[in-house]
Amino acid sequence: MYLSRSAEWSALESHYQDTRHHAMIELFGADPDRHERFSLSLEAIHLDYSKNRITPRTMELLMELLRRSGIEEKRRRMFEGERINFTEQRAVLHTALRRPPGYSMIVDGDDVSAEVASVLDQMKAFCGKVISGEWIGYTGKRITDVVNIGIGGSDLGPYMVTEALKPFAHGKLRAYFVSNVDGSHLSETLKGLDRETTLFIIASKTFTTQETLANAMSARAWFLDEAGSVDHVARHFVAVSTNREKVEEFGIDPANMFRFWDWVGGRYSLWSAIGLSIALCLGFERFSELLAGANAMDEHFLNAPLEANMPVILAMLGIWYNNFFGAHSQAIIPYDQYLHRFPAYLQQLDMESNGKRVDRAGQEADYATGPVIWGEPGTNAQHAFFQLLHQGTEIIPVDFIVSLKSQNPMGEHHDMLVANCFAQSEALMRGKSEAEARAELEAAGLTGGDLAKLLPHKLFPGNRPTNTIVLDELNPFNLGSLIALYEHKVFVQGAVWNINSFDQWGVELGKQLAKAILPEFDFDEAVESHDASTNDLINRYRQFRKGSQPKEPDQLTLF
Ligand SMILES: O=P(O)(O)OC[C@H]1O[C@](O)(CO)[C@@H](O)[C@@H]1O
Repeated sequence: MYLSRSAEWSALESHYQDTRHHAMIELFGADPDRHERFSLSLEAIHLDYSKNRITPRTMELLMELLRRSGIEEKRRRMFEGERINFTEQRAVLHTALRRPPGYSMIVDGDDVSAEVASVLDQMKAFCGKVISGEWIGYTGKRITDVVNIGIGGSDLGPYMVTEALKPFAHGKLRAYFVSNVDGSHLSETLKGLDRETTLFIIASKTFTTQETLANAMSARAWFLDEAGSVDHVARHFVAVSTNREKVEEFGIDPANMFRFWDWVGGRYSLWSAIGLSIALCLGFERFSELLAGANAMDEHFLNAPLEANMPVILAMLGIWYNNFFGAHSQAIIPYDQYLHRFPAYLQQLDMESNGKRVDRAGQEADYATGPVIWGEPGTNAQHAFFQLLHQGTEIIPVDFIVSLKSQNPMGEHHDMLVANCFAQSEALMRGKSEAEARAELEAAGLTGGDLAKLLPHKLFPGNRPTNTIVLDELNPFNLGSLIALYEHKVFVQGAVWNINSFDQWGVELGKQLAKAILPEFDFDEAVESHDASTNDLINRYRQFRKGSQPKEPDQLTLF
């Protein structure tokens, strides 16, 4: 039966009506076990979800909705390599990449574990050579700088992780990430680099992505500008891809190609050779710890009862707010500067996966699916948009992420950071009542009309839900677990919404139209084939280009 007409859905709707005015702070008062009941620890990760608008009955009803989706069977099908991405006829097996050696992994009847192991060996050997200085550039100098050229999943994951784990880097290589087709991104990156000591990783699952190939061509042109001979390219350009033919076509020696497989989705690919930049900057051992941390979360997700399963809990709380409170956005606020790219990474993971409007049967969903994911590190976020979280008209659930251990102890900084994190979830829950606000204003000497005018502006409704995820330390193992936690959360939500979380057809239309528009900039006559708005935008740019310098050769005509 259709999800939103199911008995489980209706039960949650009634429960929402019955409980929507419950104040969390009163629920804490009424239930001394609330915090313990609604928190969960797994190794070095602690999830406190007690500051949510839930009762034990809410969780029971959410679990009933979850069971209705056949979650256990869907999970089994994913882990066992069935082609659950049915619109692309692909298995979804990123979890296989982080299995410890010795497991067999069957895809389409073949055990792929040997292939996975052999790419890991190739990565390990390559990292060893580059880090030790055995791998040298065309003039005999060791590599000092690594530029990953990729976009989407071929950028966001490796970039986020190398930033997050900077304290664990061995320091012999500097990493850069170029993704945007805006030439400013590449130009600014190349400004500080030396061709003799720079290694480019061209990371693209398909090796057909316009932005990545344009950046790769320009980087190659920049390199050859001084290096001269194409024979030198092999020492400075390697590729990570599933598409050997295109890699060869581009001019990269297949011996310098690290492969992965179509059963690894782009946004789930940091565990594959797409993580080469991570392994280079941290060393292969640290990369292995990242994989081990993710595997620990996989094991938990597979084996823990649903009621005590971290990804499941995060997922079902998200559904509670998205589908019953009408809260269609979710903020992610890491109180950890090293996690500054984590919200951006989660945007692709979550929104490209679950931003779908039809269910598996192709029927239009009459319920909300993926929420808008956004966020910035605390405390910066507090001074930017927390006003809206506290006093805006919308309820926006927040995930706070904080580490107990600072990587840079410095006076009271970490205490202040952590105090702010804890204060925010408390403030969002408690709010400030009229009596409290009035007492404060009176204490400040306000009375009568002045006080009455200011009073409404000083109220905080409170009762705004948050999760707090506490890590002992942001290290490779724990980061691996944290990322996998969110991957499985997204999976569970997709399972309940009955959508395919593993395709991304929604990004194709814009790509198609951009390809059509690109040659039109060269038309002599005004373009009239689009709507009036698009025609005008194209013609403005055409006119501008006519009056400005000619375009660089070989760039815009490539695709
Ligand atoms: O690795 P590729 O094939 O260059 O793709 C990059 C990104 O483009 C997308 O296909 C979306 O356009 C993402 O799913 C993917 O991560």
